[in-house]
Amino acid sequence: MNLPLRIGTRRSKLALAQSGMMQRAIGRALGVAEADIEAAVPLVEIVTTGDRIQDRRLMEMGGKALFTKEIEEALLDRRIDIAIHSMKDVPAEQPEGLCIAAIPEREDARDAFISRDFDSFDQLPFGARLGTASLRRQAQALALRPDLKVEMLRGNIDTRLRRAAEGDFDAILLAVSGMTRLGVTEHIREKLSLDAFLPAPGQGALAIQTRAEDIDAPWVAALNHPETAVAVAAERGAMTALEGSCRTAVGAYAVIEGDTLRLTTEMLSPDGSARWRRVGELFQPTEADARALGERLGGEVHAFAGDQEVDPASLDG
Ligand SMILES: NCc1[nH]cc(CCC(=O)O)c1CC(=O)O
Repeated sequence: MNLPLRIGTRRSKLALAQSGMMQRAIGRALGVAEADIEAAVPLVEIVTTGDRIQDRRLMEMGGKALFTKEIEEALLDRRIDIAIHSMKDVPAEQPEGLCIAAIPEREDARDAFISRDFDSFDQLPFGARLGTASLRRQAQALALRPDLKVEMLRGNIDTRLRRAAEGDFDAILLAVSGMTRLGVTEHIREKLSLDAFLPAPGQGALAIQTRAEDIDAPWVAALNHPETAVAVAAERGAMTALEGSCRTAVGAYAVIEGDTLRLTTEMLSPDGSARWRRVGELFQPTEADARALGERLGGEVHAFAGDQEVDPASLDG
């Protein structure tokens, strides 16, 4: 692949932080001197429909694709060469001609508890107000504490942190990884257990997207973290079988210890009163093995749980 290698990025602080990290990593992998990285691996800012639309209903109709469409068009039109996404925002299927070429080492996959007044989730008083836009976090919180009042909290990470600091909510939940990348971990009161708050598939990992023909580009292997890629393959296999969307409460987390991968996947009813979970292990799995395990366990969970999708109109309040 010839230089410059252009990285397309959304303008949000999180997208710019993630793209900036990968810009430096790719530059180093290519042996470019620090001072030349900006020119050799430039960032190209792209405004997506999702960034422009403020109307919630339009947003829910479009789903995840609203944030990726313009970036994927730019890749296909050769205006950019690389796009960096949060893995958990990447839909199950790649558009024709594009691929996830590399998955870098995962950050902390856990959810964070953030609160002005309380030290931990367990210390929340009866009936406390919990802000989140995630149906998974809502259901997992209510499974432990059915008394909590879950309220819709949208916006970027800074907006959410500001509203928590102002006391609009007694607590909010965010991914540790996003806060780490933005350098705002001082707001974390507690890192929630992976068991009680089983993360979203791919949480904490990044996806490096390219045109399919660039899948073997020389910098790709340097950035790919095989353990993370195998774990994420298992989680996304489960997600596919569970038909996970932002309207279902779905979690999947895989960890590799020694030679063994252990995948946990679950679906919850939106009110947290029912929870279906499967755990499975594989010895020395390939990505294909891991994906197959995810599809099998996710399929079992789906068969037991049925469809737990909520009507988008009921998500607020
Ligand atoms: N849906 C929003 C989103 N997409 C990716 C992250 C950051 C976490 C990650 O990289 O997995 C976040 C924010 C959050 O969940 O707190």
